[in-house]
Amino acid sequence: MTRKVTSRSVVETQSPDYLETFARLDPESAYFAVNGNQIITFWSDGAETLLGYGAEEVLGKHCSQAIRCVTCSKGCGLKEYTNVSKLNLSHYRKDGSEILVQKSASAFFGNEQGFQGGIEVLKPLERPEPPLERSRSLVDFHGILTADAQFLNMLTGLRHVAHTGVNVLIRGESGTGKELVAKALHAMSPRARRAFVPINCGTLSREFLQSELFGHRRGAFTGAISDKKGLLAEADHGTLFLDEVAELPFEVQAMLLRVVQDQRYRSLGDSRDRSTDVRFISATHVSLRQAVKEKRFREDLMFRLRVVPLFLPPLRDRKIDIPLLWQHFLLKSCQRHGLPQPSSPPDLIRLLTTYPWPGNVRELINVAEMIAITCPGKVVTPQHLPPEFRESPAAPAATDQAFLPEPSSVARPEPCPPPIESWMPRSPDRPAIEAALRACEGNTSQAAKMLGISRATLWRKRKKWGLV
Ligand SMILES: Nc1ncnc2c1ncn2[C@@H]1O[C@H](COP(=O)(O)OP(=O)(O)OP(=O)(O)O)[C@@H](O)[C@H]1O
Repeated sequence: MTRKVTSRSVVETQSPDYLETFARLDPESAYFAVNGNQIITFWSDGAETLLGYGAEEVLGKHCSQAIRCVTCSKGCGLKEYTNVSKLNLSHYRKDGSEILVQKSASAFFGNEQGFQGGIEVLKPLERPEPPLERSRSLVDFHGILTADAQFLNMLTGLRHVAHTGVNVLIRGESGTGKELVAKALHAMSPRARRAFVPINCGTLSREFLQSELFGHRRGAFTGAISDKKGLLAEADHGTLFLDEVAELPFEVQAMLLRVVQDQRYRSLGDSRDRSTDVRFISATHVSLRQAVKEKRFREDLMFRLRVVPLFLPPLRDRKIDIPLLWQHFLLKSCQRHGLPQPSSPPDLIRLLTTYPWPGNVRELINVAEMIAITCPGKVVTPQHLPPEFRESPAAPAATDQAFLPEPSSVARPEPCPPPIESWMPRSPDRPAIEAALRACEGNTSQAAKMLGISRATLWRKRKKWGLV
């Protein structure tokens, strides 16, 4: 039998972009391609969803070994027939279940060479079980939880900064995790075995701050009844965390500049200098540059302290994290108090994500704790939240039925799927993928989960960018 010769077999190419485009236009169906040796060369996201096999499991494998269809067992339908059009058949999924699909396929043949490959499309005639790994999940980076690829990229980049030992200035609103990041830097640094010593520069008077930082000798001032070691001595070979550094009184800034420059200082009432080897990590919620402009902060000290400046984004700019952190901390609070977890319907989650969270993660933790205690086992409604949630510009009126739970769901709490799809960036870029892979130590499933894309898509992007 003479077969039609195709000008170019699409299955020869490693990554047929237009096939990917077709597949994207029809995401519910499985699209895959094989070459003349029946090796799978393309595997769509829809194929992963429908059949349950990840791209990394099937690409490069013989189709009869990688996937199981009913027609395969009777000989390769694709190889025997040029075209298969809308054939209803049962296909096995990875978990052994069967799914009814409508198969369309086209094979390519060369005059001399015979079978050159083919493309197959399987349209589901019934709904497959939803894949478990479509939603993102939190990654724990030294206690900092996030699913935001950009934030995680910044965090993973800190490993290098931690090792260099340079001074770091962290800027971010209150509750964004500045102290957590400072602790992570310390934990990843060669100083990890020595002390991490925090001090809040905004809450102490000048005299007290001087005595706390530098220590004093007995009799240095009224009330100095004994020698006191300062925090600079405590943090020797470790890290001193200067929280709210912009609040440092001017006199103390001058004393601190000497330590930062020369690693030397003098305790109050002492007649000799001491040396110390301290790494400074500072945090501020205001601009230190602005404080310099306003002559409230020494410029020379600012430059010494902000060798590496970091900015922590507010929670409202990491919307992907809000539902995940909410569920995480709600569960934690319930476990701590031995209470049944309340359910958070999608409308509530939507309200939480439109709220600006001025207190950031700290505020979220507190609200979750309050809800855990006041609504055990219930369906949470906006009325359960503190009043500011209903006052936020994006919040619906209290009478908006859309934000009230279904009457049936009040009686029977149901698990709340986080409705996060709409905030997912459609296509993570190479740095985001590299960061996710680094954070998940190369585990494709976890990285895909974090990026909110399927393993098939991640696998294709890895191959495209040589990240395999
Ligand atoms: N990404 C995060 N994952 C988990 N917990 C977080 C995260 N960010 C902040 N937290 C928690 O929120 C609380 C506040 O964090 P932290 O004290 O580090 O913030 P901060 O920016 O230093 O705040 P402030 O400026 O008010 O001192 C802590 O309980 C911390 O554990």
